[in-house]
Amino acid sequence: MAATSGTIIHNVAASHCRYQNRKFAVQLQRDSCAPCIQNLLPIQGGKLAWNSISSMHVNSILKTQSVFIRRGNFSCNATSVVTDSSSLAIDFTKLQNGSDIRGVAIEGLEGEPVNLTQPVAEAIATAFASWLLEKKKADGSRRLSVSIGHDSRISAKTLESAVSRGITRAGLDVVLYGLASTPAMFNSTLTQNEEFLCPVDGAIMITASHLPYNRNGFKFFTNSGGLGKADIKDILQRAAEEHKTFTGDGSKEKFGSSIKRVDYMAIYTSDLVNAVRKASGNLEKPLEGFHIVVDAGNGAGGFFAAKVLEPLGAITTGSQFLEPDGYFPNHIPNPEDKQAMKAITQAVLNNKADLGIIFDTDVDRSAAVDSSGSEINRNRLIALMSAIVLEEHPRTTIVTDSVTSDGLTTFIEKKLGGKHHRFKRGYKNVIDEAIRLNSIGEESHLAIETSGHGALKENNWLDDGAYLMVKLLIKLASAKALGQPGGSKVITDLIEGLEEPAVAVELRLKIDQNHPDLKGRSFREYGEAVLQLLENLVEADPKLRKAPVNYEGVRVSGFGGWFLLRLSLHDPVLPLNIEAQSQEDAVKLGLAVLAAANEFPALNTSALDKFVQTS
Ligand SMILES: O=P(O)(O)OC[C@H]1O[C@H](O)[C@H](O)[C@@H](O)[C@@H]1O
Repeated sequence: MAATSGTIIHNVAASHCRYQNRKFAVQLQRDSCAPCIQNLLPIQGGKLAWNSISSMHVNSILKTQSVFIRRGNFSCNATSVVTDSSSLAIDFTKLQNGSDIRGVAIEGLEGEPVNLTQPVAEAIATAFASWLLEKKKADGSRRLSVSIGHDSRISAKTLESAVSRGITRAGLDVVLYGLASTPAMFNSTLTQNEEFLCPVDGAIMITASHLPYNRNGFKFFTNSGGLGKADIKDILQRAAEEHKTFTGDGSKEKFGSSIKRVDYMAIYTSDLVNAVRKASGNLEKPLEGFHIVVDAGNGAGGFFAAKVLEPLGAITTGSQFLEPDGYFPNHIPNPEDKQAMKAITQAVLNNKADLGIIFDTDVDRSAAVDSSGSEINRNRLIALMSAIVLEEHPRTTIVTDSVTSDGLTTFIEKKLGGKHHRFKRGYKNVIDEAIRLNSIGEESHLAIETSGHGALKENNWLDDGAYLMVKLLIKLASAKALGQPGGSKVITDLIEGLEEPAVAVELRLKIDQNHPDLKGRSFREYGEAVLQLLENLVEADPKLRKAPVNYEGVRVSGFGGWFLLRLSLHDPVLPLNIEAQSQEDAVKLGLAVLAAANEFPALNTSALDKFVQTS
């Protein structure tokens, strides 16, 4: 039995060892998998320390938790809280990144002071616990539990300890999963399996997706899905209050919450394996004969080769960067990154593989490469997933983000007979919109972003890059079962006819927040002013046509192409997407945007200037 921070850790018994692939060489096992033979160790002691908790929020928790705690046989150990006095000035609101929390966790980079310290992380975890108790209307009849997983970042373990302390500090139980994927964490709130202590009431993924090695952050889930912006704001406000109470004298008392460790990824991966087996007529090895290479970019996705593909019979030699390495030494784990796509494409070609699969750091995004080395990401991935989903659900609505191409709309609507609902950027936005459409009677089975985030109704709207790839695997397996020629042809054929532009660029125009031209306005207000002027200019230009239906920014057709200028979800940036059939036409569209942008001195137009000049 290991004990950290004064709180007992149990390794949960695992009669579920059958799920365990002992050949699995990735760090997953080291980090998250307790050896299969441990018994559920007896909880030590029976004494409870019962001291006051300082935060008003936590006080309210205690009213509900205390009933349970008094009844229970839990030990209670004082946990020393490491207080970093420099973090007392931290602006918690700055840690919000849409519906996630992100900050700097590793010091050393100039101009990037650490704001995700251990005390900050602990306060955020306690705040999440108090939020969860309210949401779940906890009445003290049972102790709530929270699962904690992390990606491969070098700050993962330190933050895991801090987050565990924060949760137990509020009187909730912790279940540690170690190295895990973001979708697995959400899934743990839905899984019914007592042996694995599931379902948990809440889940926390420690990740900063594809951001540099010095960053980290949190994503939170309940069985209703990922928390939204308003919830994160609420949690950060609570955390700021909570953080003020940290004294650094190590005198905080704890309740008898337990910390246990389970190999939840075994459940999650076996669900993926079973999904492919079931869809291919319950064959044990439906992918026998296929050679599929995986590139995990040294993130958390290495499990996919040994725990999903190999049990299904696929050969995975030539897979690369499966070992977790939080410095990401090979390429950024991001299917939108050109270098990353080049790396997996090369691996497919070098190994003469049938398919390549690439994940981002925390496996909620993915992309593929076919046997000819063609990338299946962005609009092509959406087209492919739409083709698969529309075969199963004819005429259904496909919800996408705002930067999808006109060619994609034509493909979904004319070739596949579906409806394309181009909504806003942001994976949570598209998923929530698909759920909303269903609630008002418009059937939708797929919500997907060009970034590689995607969720299916059949998979509880879980934003899951691995599940998207499972749908491709099912396609391969079914083609094989029908005796169709091998390779990835069945997949490539599905997107035949998708019109693709000769030129597709994204330029990000930064707003200098310290520029006097802002005149006290926020960057959002400034950005809105740019968009307003652009809209006015477009309306006066007969060669340009504003998109009749548009949910975000200014989207315009003209010169045989289109552009979209919008505000970034999080940054003081106006991303500009341009697609056209020639460079010349793309430049004409760029110039139309520049006419408005040039009126705003705080807007850095250098990328756009360069684009229109060098073309
Ligand atoms: O608005 P942008 O700066 O382009 O960022 C947009 C992206 O923000 C976050 O990373 C979300 O997780 C993504 O779902 C979204 O695509």
